[in-house]
Formats: sequence, C-alpha cells, structure tokens
Amino acid sequence: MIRFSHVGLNYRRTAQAGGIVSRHADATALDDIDFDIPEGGFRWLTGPSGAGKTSLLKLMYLAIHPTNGRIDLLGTDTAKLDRRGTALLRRRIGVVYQDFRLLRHLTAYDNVALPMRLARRKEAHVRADVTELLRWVGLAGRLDHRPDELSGGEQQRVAIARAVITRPSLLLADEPTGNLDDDQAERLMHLITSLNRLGTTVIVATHNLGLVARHPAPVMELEAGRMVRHG
Ligand SMILES: Nc1ncnc2c1ncn2[C@@H]1O[C@H](COP(=O)(O)OP(=O)(O)OP(=O)(O)O)[C@@H](O)[C@H]1O
Repeated sequence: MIRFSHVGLNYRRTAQAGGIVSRHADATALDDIDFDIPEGGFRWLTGPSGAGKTSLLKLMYLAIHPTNGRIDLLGTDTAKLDRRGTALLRRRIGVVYQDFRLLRHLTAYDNVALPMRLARRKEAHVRADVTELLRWVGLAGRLDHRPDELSGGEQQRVAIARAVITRPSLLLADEPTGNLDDDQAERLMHLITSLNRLGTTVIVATHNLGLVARHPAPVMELEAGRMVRHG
C-alpha cells in the first residue's frame, strides 16, 4: 500500500552572483497531495510538462523528502527510515528513469544483472534471467553493447529490463515509452501488466494518452502541483 497524506514539496531556490548566494522564494512543486494505492494496484500518472510527475515519483523512490505531509510506502512511514532502512526499502522498488541512468562503463547485460547481483543471486540464475529478459525485450543481439553503443529506444529497453529483473514490489516508470515505437511500447506494456498481475504495484507517468486509452486503469492527473483527478 502507498499512502500520501497532505504531501507538499517545495524546491529551495538559490542563485549565486559575484560570490553572493541569495535565496529566492521556494518553488512549490507539489501541494496537498492525498491518495492511496492498494498493494498490486496500477495507476497512470498524467499531466502537462512541469505539473510535478517526476517530483511525485522521486518522493516515491526516496530520492527526496517531502516538505510537509506523510508518505507511507510498502507499509512503512518513510520519515522514520534510517539510511539502512532506506536502502532496504529501495531494493524493493524498480525505477525506470526518464533519462535511463544506465551505467556507461557496463554492458547491457551487466546493467540488467546489477540488481540481481546486489541481491546476491547465484550467477547461474543471473545468466538465465538476464538473458531471457533481454531476449524478450528484443535485445538478444545487444548483450555486450555499452549504453553509448545503443540507440535511445534500446537504452530505454535496457533500463526497463533493469527495473523489473528482480520483480520489485513497486515499479515506478517515468515516460517509459518515450523513445519506443508503437509495437515496442505495446510489448513493454505487456511486460509491465504481466508483472502487475504477479502482484507488483505499478505507477507509470506518461504523456502518451493513446497508451492510457489502450490500457484502461485509474488515472492520477496532476496540474501545476495539484492532484486534479484520481481514479
Ligand atoms: N531540482 C529542482 N529544483 C527546482 N525546481 C525544480 C526541480 N525539479 C523540478 N523543479 C520544478 O518543479 C516543477 C515540477 O517539475 P517535474 O519535473 O516534477 O514535472 P513533470 O510533470 O515531471 O514534467 P515533465 O513532464 O516535463 O517531465 C516544475 O516547475 C519544475 O521546474
């Protein structure tokens, strides 16, 4: 279960000129956000550019803390987590970042293998699972390529494979189909909905309203930092 109770987020704005750092008024990215998502739920997250979608996801993958309110994730009040608790909870969350964040010096295979190795899975299992998943997303011929040797769509598929390889309890995806053609996007949705059916809670932020229409599920819509629709 994920619960946001009256969550607000302000980004602190500072500027530096002539060695003097000045504070500007804080920018409100999210205001009074309140919602529940049951375990195993699926939600679309939509809204215009700058509405706060990435900020909401960042709060959920514990990259930033809210300015106000309370966030419960997978049964835990996130304000009470220490460093180790945060690390353990994060291992249960798969994230597809808008800018992929693949490790540049690692091959596609090793990028996807990383979460399994961090979870200390046996290397034979790693090989079987990573090879199968990369084949499934159409990258069987790219296992040894590093990110800069892959197209944008191929990097996106590696990022998706890395996020789902350990079957996380929660999957957060920020524009996961932005670089994919329609066929690849549908294949990706098949992967995500299969994982959801196995019990993973899923939240997908997207501008692609065609994709949303083809895969009906409750929509959380943000507008200028406010949740204007939920359900
Ligand atoms: N690190 C930051 N510091 C200051 N302001 C920020 C920061 N990150 C985002 N913002 C501001 O917060 C607001 C919400 O941004 P966010 O990236 O969450 O929107 P978004 O809905 O994901 O947009 P997009 O669809 O373009 O990715 C915007 O006004 C943005 O300029």
